[in-house]
Amino acid sequence: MATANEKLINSAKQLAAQTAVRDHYPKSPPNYIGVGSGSTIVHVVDSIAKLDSSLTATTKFIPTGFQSKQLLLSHNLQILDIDLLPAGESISVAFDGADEVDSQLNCIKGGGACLFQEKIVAVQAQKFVVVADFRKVSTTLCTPTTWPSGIPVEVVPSSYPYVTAKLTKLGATNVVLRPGGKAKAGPCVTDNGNFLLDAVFPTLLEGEDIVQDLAAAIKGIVGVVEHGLFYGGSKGWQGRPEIAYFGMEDGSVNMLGKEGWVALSKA
Ligand SMILES: O=C[C@H](O)[C@H](O)[C@H](O)COP(=O)(O)O
Repeated sequence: MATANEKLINSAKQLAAQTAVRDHYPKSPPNYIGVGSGSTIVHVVDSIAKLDSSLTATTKFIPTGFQSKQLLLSHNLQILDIDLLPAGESISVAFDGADEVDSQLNCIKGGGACLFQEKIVAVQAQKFVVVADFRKVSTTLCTPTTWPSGIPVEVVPSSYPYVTAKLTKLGATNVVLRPGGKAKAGPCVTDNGNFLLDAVFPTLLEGEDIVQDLAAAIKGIVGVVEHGLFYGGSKGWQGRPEIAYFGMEDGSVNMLGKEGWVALSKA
């Protein structure tokens, strides 16, 4: 049975998802909508499925992994794999969860091992909207009290010892090959057949360049397929959301946009 705290977190996710879908799902039928992964996205898909069918019947929903594909299918929504998005077309809006979001809207993602497909969808979306609960709010990324697990880094399996050493050289204080869990002996294998390293770095101090420079350095290691830093700034944009919705403990929803925080009234 869910504890009171689990119920609170779940209703915060649900409220944020309902509000984000209400505010950002297009008012005329979109061609393509991106759907991320994780537990919060379940509420996003529930909210989309409750929209008038005239807004969803002709839409192709682009999942970011096995979980979101099954979720969409269970709601009888049409799916399209990202590699079938026609050249020149873009996704109207992509919705996704996050593990940690800083005050500049940079995110850590990949706690559920789906970061590569999430990023390839996010960067092809005209608008990327993050939906999360109050635990994900942070001033700076890699804050141990917010997200102690570090930055997920997806690697080609044969490269993991090399990438581990390189991440340590970059300043990681701990790098763990993510285990598969109770039902899988050995490491976690991503939807792309790769391994994941969780690299704990000291808290990334405020400043636009810090996240961008670390992201570029991690991506530059041979064997790295992608990492869970979704960021943007003067050196380029790699999936930083335009806006993030957070369900709060008091039943309200707070919204972090480019202009800062906006508190919405309680439901
Ligand atoms: O790989 C997983 C994703 O990046 C998720 O969106 C992220 O971990 C947040 O998941 P949840 O909504 O379950 O907190």
